[in-house]
Amino acid sequence: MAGPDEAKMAAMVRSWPWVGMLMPMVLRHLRKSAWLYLMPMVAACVPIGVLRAYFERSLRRCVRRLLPFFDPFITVDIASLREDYMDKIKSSDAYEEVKAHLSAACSREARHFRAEGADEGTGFVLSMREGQDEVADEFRGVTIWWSALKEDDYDMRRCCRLTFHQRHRKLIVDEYLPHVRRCGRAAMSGTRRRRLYTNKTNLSYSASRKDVWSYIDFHHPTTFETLAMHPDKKQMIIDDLNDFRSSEDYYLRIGKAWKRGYLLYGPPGTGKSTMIAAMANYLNYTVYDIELTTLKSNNDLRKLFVETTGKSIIVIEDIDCSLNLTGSRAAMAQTKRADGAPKKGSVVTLSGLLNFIDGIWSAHSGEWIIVFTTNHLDKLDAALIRRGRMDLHIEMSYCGFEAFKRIWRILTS
Ligand SMILES: Nc1ncnc2c1ncn2[C@@H]1O[C@H](COP(=O)(O)OP(=O)(O)OP(=O)(O)O)[C@@H](O)[C@H]1O
Repeated sequence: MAGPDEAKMAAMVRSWPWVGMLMPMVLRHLRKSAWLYLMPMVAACVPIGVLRAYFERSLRRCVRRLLPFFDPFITVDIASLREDYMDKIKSSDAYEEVKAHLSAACSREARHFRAEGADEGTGFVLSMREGQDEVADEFRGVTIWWSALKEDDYDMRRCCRLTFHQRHRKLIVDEYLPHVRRCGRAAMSGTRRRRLYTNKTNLSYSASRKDVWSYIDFHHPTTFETLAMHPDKKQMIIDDLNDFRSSEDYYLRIGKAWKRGYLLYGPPGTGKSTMIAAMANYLNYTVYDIELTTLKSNNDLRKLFVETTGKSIIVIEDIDCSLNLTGSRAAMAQTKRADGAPKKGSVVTLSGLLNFIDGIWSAHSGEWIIVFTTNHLDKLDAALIRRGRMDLHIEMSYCGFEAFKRIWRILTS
């Protein structure tokens, strides 16, 4: 049964037949163009500020689209300071590398320099002075302009700004910038004086690099020339080091951290430490000597590790004497208390050390070597020294005939 409203409508249609004809058309029109009537009503309700922000945003978007027609150059700032993983402000490696590259590549063009005492050694590092004209660098026929800026007169923050045409964006980002870093790194390692670092004790939570490592200049006279060893074995080690040094692309391609492990084993006094010095001199690497027994936890080990730099040899000598690392994993388990926590005194654990060697932290600095030395190979856990972790096992034995000939030649030359 129809309701009273429908009955009224039917009566009206009967009285005015034209209403019945027009009504569906009016309703259809209203449904289609409802927005025409609703828009002014909505606009009247929206505050003026919101409307202004909307139009400003649209205008800005429009100007940004037009801007490349008038200014096709892109700038990239490489800042001198950055935040590290603990939100601490640290100097940026990239900035130092760029500075080193520019002081070598652009020094012909610049006329005004800033000279700073070199971080290592007694020399000076020349860099561009803030506010001076841009200097140009060439890469594959493309010109790139560099300038130095200071973010604030009272601030230590500086940056190197590079400017290039937008059509070279891909070349600059994918190839030029990595090239600059590589060249800068090479320039830095060519001039730096190497250091021998050793870890401090009592590392605090927010320890920085100088809080965790102390150092002296590294002046060990041993080279592969003076090292008495069978010539074939010596050559094999030198070849291995050369391969490692030139294999950045290989490690990148196979998705592995750029690092290599050496295990030196043999009786006391057979030249294990001497071999490390020869390696460091040959590669021109810094040496970090870690004394594991002074560390309180795996966290301390990680703090030390993240404060190391690339092109370095990290050494753990006499690893068989380091607490908690000797023997098999089963024996390790016995060093734990009933509740599973390590017993007092057993501080750095085997798994902590394994994480440090090839866990996710292992790729943090790039191009590093780890060396373990031991007098008792049989005491070490198999997991610690397996190939892939300790890539090369080198036996240092008592002087053979060939090595003796080498010593004789050195002494009599
Ligand atoms: N193969 C070698 N060639 C040249 N010198 C050597 C060699 N082996 C040992 N020496 C000399 O013997 C001394 C002891 O060597 P080194 O400290 O390197 O031995 P090590 O194996 O590390 O001993 P330890 O296991 O006790 O730490 C050094 O002064 C070093 O000059």
